[in-house]
Amino acid sequence: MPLSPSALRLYLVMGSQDCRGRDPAWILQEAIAGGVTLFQFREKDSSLSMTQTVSLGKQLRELCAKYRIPFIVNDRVDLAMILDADGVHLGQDDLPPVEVRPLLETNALIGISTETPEEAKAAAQAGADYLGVGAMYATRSKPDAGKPIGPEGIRRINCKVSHPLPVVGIGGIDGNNAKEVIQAGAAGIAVISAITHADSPRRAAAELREIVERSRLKS
Ligand SMILES: Cc1ncc(COP(=O)(O)OP(=O)(O)O)c(N)n1
Ligand SMILES: Cc1nc(C(=O)O)sc1CCOP(=O)(O)O
Ligand SMILES: [Mg+2]
Repeated sequence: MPLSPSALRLYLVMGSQDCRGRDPAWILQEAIAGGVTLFQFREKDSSLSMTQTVSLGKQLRELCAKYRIPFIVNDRVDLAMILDADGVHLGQDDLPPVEVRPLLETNALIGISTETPEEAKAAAQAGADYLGVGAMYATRSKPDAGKPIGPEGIRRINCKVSHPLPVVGIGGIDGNNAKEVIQAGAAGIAVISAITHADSPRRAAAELREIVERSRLKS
């Protein structure tokens, strides 16, 4: 599936560990109804067995197919293949994208986490489709996230790279700061807790999507 930058506008990242005991499939369904445009299955330090992970992944993958939103798997190329994912998201310490690309379908998406213009240039050379830039702000969802770089980190990358890839900001983004991230040049925002911890994931997603759409018009 070729990546349209509009698919990055509201990017939900989630695994069972983020759901505070609620059903991940229910959260995803509600979030899609609210306006999520892309989903990443990120099962990290969770208590699920591999069999349970595959079973949950299949459920979430089917929902994405039903509502026609891209389904990305974090870190795990094997899981991405099993789940027939639309792509993978790789960090700086994960498998190198040049090794991963030949394993996936021709049009598979590869997202790469970057913090600096140098990492962004390397990601572009490695054939990334989009960048995840963070941490924008302090986050409790990823204990090993680096020091926040703020929306300025996106501006630095977009200034110094001649043909910048579409960027999503990630890390501590919520309704209070999403606008700044879009106005810094991001194609979208990637969130965990702002949606998965909300009483109503549907309403939270709708509010974030509304902010993204309004901020794009003003940036
Ligand atoms: C969209 C997006 N951006 C960044 C990340 C972080 O990836 P990584 O640095 O590999 O950390 P983990 O998520 O694997 O803990 C991401 N997952 N998604
Ligand atoms: C998965 C992830 N990656 C980050 C990075 O900085 O690369 S921060 C992060 C966690 C985002 O969760 P929340 O929206 O709850 O802050
Ligand atoms: Mg990773």
